[in-house]
Amino acid sequence: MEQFVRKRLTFLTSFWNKLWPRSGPDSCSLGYFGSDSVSLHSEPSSVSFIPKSSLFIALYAFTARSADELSISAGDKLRVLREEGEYVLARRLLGEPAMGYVPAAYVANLSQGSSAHRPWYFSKISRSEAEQLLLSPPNQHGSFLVRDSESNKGEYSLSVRNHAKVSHFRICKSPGGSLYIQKGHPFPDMEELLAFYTENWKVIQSPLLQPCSPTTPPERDGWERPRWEFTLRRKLGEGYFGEVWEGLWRNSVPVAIKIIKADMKAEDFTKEIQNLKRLRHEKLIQLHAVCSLDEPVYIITELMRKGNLHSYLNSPEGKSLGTSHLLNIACQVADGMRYLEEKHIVHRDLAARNILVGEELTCKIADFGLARLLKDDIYSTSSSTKIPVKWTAPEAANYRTYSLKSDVWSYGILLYEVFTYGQIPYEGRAGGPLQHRSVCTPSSFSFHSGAGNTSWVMRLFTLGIA
Ligand SMILES: Nc1ncnc2c1ncn2[C@@H]1O[C@H](COP(=O)(O)OP(=O)(O)OP(=O)(O)O)[C@@H](O)[C@H]1O
Repeated sequence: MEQFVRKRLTFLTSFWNKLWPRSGPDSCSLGYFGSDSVSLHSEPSSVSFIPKSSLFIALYAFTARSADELSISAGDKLRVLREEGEYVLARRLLGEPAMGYVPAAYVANLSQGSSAHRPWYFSKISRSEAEQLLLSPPNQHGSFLVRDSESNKGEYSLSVRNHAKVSHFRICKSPGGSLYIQKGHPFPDMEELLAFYTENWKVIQSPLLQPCSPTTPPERDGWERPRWEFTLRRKLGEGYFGEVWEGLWRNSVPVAIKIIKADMKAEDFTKEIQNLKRLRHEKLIQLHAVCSLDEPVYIITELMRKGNLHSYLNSPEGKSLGTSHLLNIACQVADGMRYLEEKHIVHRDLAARNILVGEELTCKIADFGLARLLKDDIYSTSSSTKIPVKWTAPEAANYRTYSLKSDVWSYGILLYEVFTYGQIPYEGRAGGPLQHRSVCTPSSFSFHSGAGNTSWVMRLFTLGIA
């Protein structure tokens, strides 16, 4: 009756609310199962009608581990605002109003079939995944789950942990829709079947004690931001990993957004993200955020309006710089490199193309994809690693041994680029700037060792100018 009149005579909502107050914990049930939208009084009036598809129920309790997560109890009704990889951004509908991220596996959409919001139902996992899950903490003897059968579409499997092993039982469906494990013993639905075997567990010799708990995804990273917060405005350039765009964060803050190509392997670009996360210096490009929970991955950094130093030096504005300006650029790079030395990091790809220029000739070091933490004084790499040969010190090019000294060598080549207004070093010789991405042959150069004996010219250089 209540459902019928509420649905048909919506203009009398306030009257129905007086008649059937909606403050109790079950006040949402009309919307979940009755109509396509539901009025929820804990929501602000402007969003009071919520599509049924965004209504979720918490299957398990979850305790927030950071400020942007939301603690929930099993049975909480939630409105999901967005899905972000392994998490959803949800608002609690009843009780204390609160919003935050919860693991997607901890909630179920109420517009899906009735099994979807049962804590024991794990629709899409395979037999081996079920075993792995049931055998991992916090699951224990007697934990069980129901999953879709891999071999028989439309049927199910019951997986139960029995001490250190997992037993699987096929749940068949009769043409009439009833479910059974043993022929001749059908049940009208899954709840009844499970209730029977919980009570009579000796029949399957595996007690059904508690529904399986899903694993908690790793803690959300403070750098992670939702993708909708960023808008792309203008393409700035393109590198090995993908395009770089000028964009806006929340329609106000200008940023640079690197959009990682879909075919890039995660291990190829995560090094750059990890390096950026732990480095903070005014002469190093600053990471603002990442969107890495789904594709394409965005790496968001501060925007340097004048682009890379190599192109800038070749531009009319760059060509008009006097020696003192060039010296100033060199000092800024040395300053950033000094910070990397303090952090025991070797950049390995220092070159004018990897320095970015902003307003008032501000220069910052970028491109930390090849940067590595030095555990000893030397970082050795396999011979298959590709290198920017014209910028690479002989011992690094020939023997793949990198050190702060090999960065000093690259800095020397960078000085050549700066003071020649962006000329290519060793003009006419093979080994262009992108050779580290393609095959190169260090032996085609006749280097004379020098960097191995070089002290930190960057610091001396800076001091000399000061
Ligand atoms: N933060 C930024 N602000 C302004 N322009 C940028 C920024 N980052 C990159 N760019 C521009 O986009 C271009 C491509 O940058 P990206 O880092 O992808 O490639 P790259 O420097 O060629 O390095 P690689 O191919 O080694 O990754 C740069 O040369 C520069 O002109």
